[in-house]
Amino acid sequence: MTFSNPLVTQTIRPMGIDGINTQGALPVAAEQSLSVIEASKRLAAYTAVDQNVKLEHRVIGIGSGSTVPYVVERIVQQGKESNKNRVFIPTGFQSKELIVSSGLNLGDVDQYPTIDVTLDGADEVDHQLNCIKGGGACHLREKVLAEAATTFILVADYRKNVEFLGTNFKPGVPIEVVPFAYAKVLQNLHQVIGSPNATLRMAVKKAGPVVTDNGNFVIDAPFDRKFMEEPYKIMAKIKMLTGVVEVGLFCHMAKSAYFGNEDGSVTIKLNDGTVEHVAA
Ligand SMILES: O=C[C@H](O)[C@H](O)[C@H](O)COP(=O)(O)O
Repeated sequence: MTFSNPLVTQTIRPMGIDGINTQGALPVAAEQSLSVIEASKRLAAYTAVDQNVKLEHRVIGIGSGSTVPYVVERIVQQGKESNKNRVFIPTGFQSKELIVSSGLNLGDVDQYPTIDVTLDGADEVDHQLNCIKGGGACHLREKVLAEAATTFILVADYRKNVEFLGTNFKPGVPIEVVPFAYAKVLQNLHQVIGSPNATLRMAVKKAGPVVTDNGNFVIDAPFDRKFMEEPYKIMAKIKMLTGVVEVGLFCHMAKSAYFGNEDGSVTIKLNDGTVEHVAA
């Protein structure tokens, strides 16, 4: 299949992997209306799908966030024939709606505990492919689907591509906690673990805290660089606190991370330390 870079071509010709042009080319006006960041997200997502979602893949995990809709868009472009025998597993309410509204087959991880490939966004990814996730409070289910997958792939725009976590993403590490334990966990984070500015995440259009798809709260815990140089260690410490359900640090899980760049190129970081560039 030929990959058409959607940032530098005037039109996208979405060819399905079954060889069917399912949607025709997007109009130039639609291209131009995308911001650079949105275009970068889409470029990362399209490239990741083209390189990792193969005809033989039958069970596919779909992550959460604002980059993932482009993943689903590209999968749909692979054609009805490619998708008719596939099942798609969501990481939460948003991705469930996305799968259903795109006309794809919905499944659940309790039916399909082994997933061929999961694609997901990230809040930030470091040089070893460790990442922060949970900016949308979905990281518990996201981690389950990442662990269940034979191949776990990250997609993001250029702002997420950093040497060390916490460089651009400042709210901190998202930590899902059972409501009963939140005050105790906050105190542990402030006084013992090393995050004096950890806070309970508050909702925007609701009074009170954010409540996750699992009925829990989220704490955002910023950490100094020294902790983020070895994120696995701090993740393990946080996870040991009673009341913590999951930590939004995904360490040594991704096979590769795709970053769409401002100039229309794509940077692909692999878990063996190599970095590839797809030119604009
Ligand atoms: O909880 C949310 C997820 O971890 C998202 O994948 C993450 O926040 C990245 O989202 P976005 O693609 O919108 O930057």
